[in-house]
Amino acid sequence: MITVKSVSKKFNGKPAVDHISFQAHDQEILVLLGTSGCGKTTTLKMINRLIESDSGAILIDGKNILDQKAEELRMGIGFVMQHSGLFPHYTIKQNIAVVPELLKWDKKKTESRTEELLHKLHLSDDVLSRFPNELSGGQQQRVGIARALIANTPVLLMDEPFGALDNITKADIHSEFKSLEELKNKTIILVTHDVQEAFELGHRICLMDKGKIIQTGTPKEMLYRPQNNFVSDFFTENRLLLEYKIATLKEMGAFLNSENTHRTFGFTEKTSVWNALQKLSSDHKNTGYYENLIKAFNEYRKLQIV
Ligand SMILES: Nc1ncnc2c1ncn2[C@@H]1O[C@H](COP(=O)(O)OP(=O)(O)OP(=O)(O)O)[C@@H](O)[C@H]1O
Repeated sequence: MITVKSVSKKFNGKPAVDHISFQAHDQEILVLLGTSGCGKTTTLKMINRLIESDSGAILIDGKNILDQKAEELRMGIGFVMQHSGLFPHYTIKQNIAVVPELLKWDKKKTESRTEELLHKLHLSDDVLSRFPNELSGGQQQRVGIARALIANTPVLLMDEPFGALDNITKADIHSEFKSLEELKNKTIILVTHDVQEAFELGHRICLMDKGKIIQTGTPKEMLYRPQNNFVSDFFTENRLLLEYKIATLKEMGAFLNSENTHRTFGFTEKTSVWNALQKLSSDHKNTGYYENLIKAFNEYRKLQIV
C-alpha cells in the first residue's frame, strides 16, 4: 500500500503539488487524472524520489520512503515513463536488461524473463535487436512496460503509458493490459489526462486540479456522487459514454431477464453495457435484446442519479 500524506512541492516558489493525500491499496490501479500541469507527474515522481517533496510524508507498506536510499527504493518500483523513456542508443534487448544488470541477474535469467514478457505483451523476438526509433509508438510503449515489469516489483508507477497511441490501438492495449496476470498483485498508480482511459483502467480515480486533489473515488462515485461542480463539469463531455462503459450486465440483472441471452453472445456478468450494445448493434437480428438492454440501463440509471 502506498500512503501519501499532505505532500507538497513548489518549483521556483510556485506550488506544483499542494498538500495532497491519498492511498493506493494493494492490488489496485489508482489513476491520477487531470489536465496538463495539474501536478500528476510531479506526484508520481515524488513516490520514487526522482523529485524530492518539500513537506509531508510518503509511505510504502508503512515504511517512509526517506528511510532508505533512493536507489534501493527504486529497485522495488517499476516505472513507466512518459513517451516510453527508452534509451535511444540502446537496442530493445539492452533497454529491457537495464534493471536486471543493476540487479546482477545472470544472462539466462534475463533472457528467459525477457522472452516471457515479450510473449505476454505481444511483441515478437525480432524487436530485440532493433533500436527504439525502429519501432512503432505502440511497440515502444509495450517495451517501456516490459522494462518496468521485468523485476516483478510490487509497485508500478506509470506516467501516461499509452499516451502516444491512437484511440483504436489504445482500446486494444487497455483490454490486454487489464487481463495481464502479472499486474493483478501489484499496487499501480497510473497518470493520465484521458478521461476514458481513467475509467477503463482505474479501480479508483484521484481527480486533480492546480496541484490539489479535488475528489478521490470509484468511477461510479465520480459520475454519480460528484463532490462539487468542478468534478461534474470535468466529466460532462464524456458523461453518457462513461455511464454506459462503467455499467455491467450484472448491474442490469434486476431490470433484464436474459441470462441465457448473455451467454449466447459470449457476454459475462462483467461485460460492460457499452461493449454489449456495440456487439449487438452490428446485427439487426438482435434489435429486441438491444432495445431491452437500453431500457434496463435507463431504469438502472434513474436509481443512480439522486
Ligand atoms: N522541474 C520543474 N521546474 C519548474 N517547474 C516545474 C518542473 N516540473 C514541473 N513544473 C511545473 O509544475 C507544475 C506541475 O507539473 P506536472 O508535470 O506535475 O504536471 P502534469 O499534471 O503531470 O502535466 P502533464 O499532463 O502536462 O504532464 C506545472 O506548472 C509545471 O510547469
